[in-house]
Amino acid sequence: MNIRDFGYADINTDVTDGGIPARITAVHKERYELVSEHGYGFGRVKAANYYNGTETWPTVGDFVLIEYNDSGDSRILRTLPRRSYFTRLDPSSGGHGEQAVAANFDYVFIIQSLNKDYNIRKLERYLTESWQSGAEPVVVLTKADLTEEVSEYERRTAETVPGVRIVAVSARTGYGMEELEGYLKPGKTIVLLGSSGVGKSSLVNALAKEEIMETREIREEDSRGRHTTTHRELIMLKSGVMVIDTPGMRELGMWDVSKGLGQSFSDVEQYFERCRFSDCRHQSEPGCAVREALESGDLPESRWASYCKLKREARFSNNKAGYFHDMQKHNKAYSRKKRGN
Ligand SMILES: Nc1nc2c(ncn2[C@@H]2O[C@H](COP(=O)(O)OP(=O)(O)OP(=O)(O)O)[C@@H](O)[C@H]2O)c(=O)[nH]1
Ligand SMILES: [Zn+2]
Repeated sequence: MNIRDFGYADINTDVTDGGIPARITAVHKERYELVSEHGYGFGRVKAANYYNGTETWPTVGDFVLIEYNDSGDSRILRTLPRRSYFTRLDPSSGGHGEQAVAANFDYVFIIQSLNKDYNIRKLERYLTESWQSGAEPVVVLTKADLTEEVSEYERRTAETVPGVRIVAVSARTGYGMEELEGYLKPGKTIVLLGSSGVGKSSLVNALAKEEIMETREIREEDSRGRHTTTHRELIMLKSGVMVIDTPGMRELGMWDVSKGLGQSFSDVEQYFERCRFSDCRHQSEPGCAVREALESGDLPESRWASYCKLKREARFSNNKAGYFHDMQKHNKAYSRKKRGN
């Protein structure tokens, strides 16, 4: 087993602690599934040795350094720097902390189905989160066999996601699937982002050309404990490409989307610099370019409303002060404990 096949590229790190690189393929309560040059196995974090004040807990897709254990769980020494990641608000932190749910992916497949679930507002939200993640978004319109109006959907989608590749497919008939081949490169990782029922599992099976997801469900059903079951959330396909499909991805919260917003709403933000006042709030100020564009119809009302809504949410979830305060407290408590040892 070569960890490079799993997308590992040497990451500059001064501390190797004598560990070897591994990739996290699933996260359970206190145990991680991982893959290293020794094959698939399990690992654990020993908090007292692991946490140095800035360290992040491993998530699916992370590269970590492990002290390999031949006869039991390996010890995870540290998480290596991420080149992309998704986070959600950590429910256990009272809304202050963020929690990574997937890391080190190259492409985000934003999945929308071409039936009544098609939703422009969700698309805008997913795109914003995708730009923020650091990876390249691709919009995948699924269930193309359910509509006669594929090109109409494609046109509407293109208006909402300027500059992003849009591919309409049907996992059922195979329509459009070859358009995705370009992303199925060995060593690359794709993450799927989309609501329940849009066809994520079916898409993975179609990409894999085998019933991967189904197999997984059966295995889970006939095993006793869910947390001891092997169910990989990062799956290696025969083609050498990896897919991350985690439950965590299905309930992402917004977190610092300020940068992603600018990229997915460049058509909106372009007006800001044309306002007469640099601190224009775009409400009733004279010479407001946004209001003018709304009146002339150049900027659709619905687009402006989406922007304002996401902006409000971003500001709300941007309450980082509380988060850093908690982190500091945690660090202090930890270094006290360490000194005491
Ligand atoms: N007509 C049609 N139906 C599809 C297609 N892909 C998936 N479906 C159906 O859509 C339903 C949901 O598909 P899944 O692949 O389980 O969707 P999912 O996104 O993985 O759903 P969750 O596991 O709940 O997140 C199933 O009934 C599939 O048979 C398609 O290309 N065409
Ligand atoms: Zn203005």
